[in-house]
Amino acid sequence: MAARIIFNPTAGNGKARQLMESIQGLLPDDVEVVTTQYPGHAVELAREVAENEEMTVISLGGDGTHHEVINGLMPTAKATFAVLPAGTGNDFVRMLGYPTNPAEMLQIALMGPTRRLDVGRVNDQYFLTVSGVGFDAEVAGWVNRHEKHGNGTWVFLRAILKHLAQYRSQPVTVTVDGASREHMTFLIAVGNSRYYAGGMLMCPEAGLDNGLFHVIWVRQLSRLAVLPLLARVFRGSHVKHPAVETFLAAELTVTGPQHLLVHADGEIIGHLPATFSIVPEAIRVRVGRPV
Ligand SMILES: Nc1ncnc2c1ncn2[C@@H]1O[C@H](COP(=O)(O)OP(=O)(O)OP(=O)(O)O)[C@@H](O)[C@H]1O
Repeated sequence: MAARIIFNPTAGNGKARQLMESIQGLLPDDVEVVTTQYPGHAVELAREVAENEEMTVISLGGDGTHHEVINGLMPTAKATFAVLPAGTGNDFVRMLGYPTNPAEMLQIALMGPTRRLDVGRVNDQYFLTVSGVGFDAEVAGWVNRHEKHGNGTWVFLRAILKHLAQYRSQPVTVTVDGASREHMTFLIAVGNSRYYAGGMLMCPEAGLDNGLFHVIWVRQLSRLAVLPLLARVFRGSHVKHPAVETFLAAELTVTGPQHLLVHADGEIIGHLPATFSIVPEAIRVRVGRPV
């Protein structure tokens, strides 16, 4: 068996099923398709083949499916990872230069050139895009509990507007290289890659092969200041706002009120405290062009 496609039929409001239909007739004999039956199943399906160096494990779904697959492949990840993006957000693939045509996408996923890329770790979970604490984690929690309709950006914008009225900044401490600082905090985003929430350029200096996170620490904001700042996230110019501190780090710890949710790749993985560490060049990934 050369490749295993892990297919989440529920991803992307029908997009995953559509993509599966359009590639079904193009699959070589040595490609196996396994379908997820429940949340978390993709972790098990990836773990079964994680040690096989000859195998390409292809995640067909959205970033939540890719998150599960990567958690099944890590920590040893001898198999090669690839994606067939079919979610509402598709943020990880934005940095991999994949084509949009299904047949060309499949070609890359099966045979594209490989690059060794970093993976993020937060507590006992791995992530590909962004992990974090604060307003965005509350929004992600809500989005995951509700059905996603429409395109990714609109889904997240609706959730953001809903949470804006009730959200309060919290006292959060960040420790990097043994030095701790506390600030009233709107959110902290720890980026292994640049995009999340359906195309928001949250961590514009994140690189998938630089051994570092790009950390965005947004301090307390007035409600009126939040929407203009969020609008700037699409261009990446939020990093110049006076309430935003940014830095690069390979490791950091975040502590604060224990009820604060922690998300990774938009999936809620627990509460504070959270320890983040980069795993450099953790996994071989098939890419459409150099990352
Ligand atoms: N058979 C299944 N039934 C119900 N849920 C499933 C099943 N298989 C996987 N899941 C869950 O579906 C969730 C959503 O998947 P995914 O995030 O890939 O799609 P999406 O939400 O449409 O896309 P994106 O994350 O890019 O916005 C995952 O959290 C996963 O646990």
